[in-house]
Amino acid sequence: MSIIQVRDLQKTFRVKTKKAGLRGSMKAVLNPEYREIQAVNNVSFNVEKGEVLAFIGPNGAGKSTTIKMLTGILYPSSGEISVLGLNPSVQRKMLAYKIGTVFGQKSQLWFHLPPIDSFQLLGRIYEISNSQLKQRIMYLTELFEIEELLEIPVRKLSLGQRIRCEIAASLLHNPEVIFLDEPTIGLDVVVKQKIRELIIRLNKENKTTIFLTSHDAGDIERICKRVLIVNHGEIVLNESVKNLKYNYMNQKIIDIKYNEPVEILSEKIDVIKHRGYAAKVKVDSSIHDIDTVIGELMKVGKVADITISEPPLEEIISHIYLQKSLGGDNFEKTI
Ligand SMILES: Nc1ncnc2c1ncn2[C@@H]1O[C@H](COP(=O)(O)OP(=O)(O)OP(=O)(O)O)[C@@H](O)[C@H]1O
Repeated sequence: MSIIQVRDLQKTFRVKTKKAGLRGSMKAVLNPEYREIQAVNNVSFNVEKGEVLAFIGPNGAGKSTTIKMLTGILYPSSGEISVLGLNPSVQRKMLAYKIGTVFGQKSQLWFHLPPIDSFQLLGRIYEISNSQLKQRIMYLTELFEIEELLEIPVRKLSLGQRIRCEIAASLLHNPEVIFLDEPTIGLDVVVKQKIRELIIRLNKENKTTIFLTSHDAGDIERICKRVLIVNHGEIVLNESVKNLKYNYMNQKIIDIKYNEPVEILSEKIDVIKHRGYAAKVKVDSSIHDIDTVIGELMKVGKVADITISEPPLEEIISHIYLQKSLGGDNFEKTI
């Protein structure tokens, strides 16, 4: 059974409009005008227990608004949400005992206190018994390798150290679902990788359901099994990461090196770059068979080296964003 169920979810914000200048300010006070922003529009999806889901989309697509409604921070304008059998807008407190949240840009740790003090305080808030809290801190300290950080005030920790402590803090009450909003933002590649490994381990060992938003395609590729893409408040794609990579992408890139300078003239070969000995070729596998193109390339000269690759996930995702924002109907086919 689905752990998260969302049906026809909508959120409309009503914002005051104000023209520039003093007259505009006066008018906004005396005779205010409003406009509506449809931040989330008819969104429906399910998340299964133990799933690792990426919820992605361009800036302003409605991701944060959706997460805020799922966690009970915002009320929906209409629609239904069930998270672990609870309605977040009316059972927010009960839900807080069962879910964890990490907002990469906001801290839930007390800035001037060391993490261990925040853990103790959070333990009280979540009504965890002393012995359970001790066990939990020991387990998470080992998992996140934060033993040496526990006594240092949070303000003195590096971003990567703080994020490890943040995620550990959000897991103290052993939540069934964790919402991670941009957990790797601003981190260097090594720390990013570490955080990704921890999230994967957490999901494997505890079967924790992971709901992740990120602008980093590496997070999605390495951590998530399924991806929901939202744009202009609507779900535009609900697909496994595997299918996203293989079904929605007809293009392959061939890098080829020859033993001598060559000329490539075949109509079947779409050359992106060619200089003397080396060429980069694009193959649309819905038009030309990859074997045929390789055969043509081999006829051109004696091959020293050849590699076939796919465009990175980042490129596929940006294509989907672009196609959808341009109103393309069959956008999947154009990738
Ligand atoms: N409190 C608010 N009042 C008015 N409009 C809002 C409010 N919060 C969000 N919006 C608007 O709703 C839309 C969706 O915003 P949201 O923050 O959910 O996007 P997002 O996908 O999380 O973007 P980002 O990736 O930039 O964080 C945007 O047009 C935003 O300006």
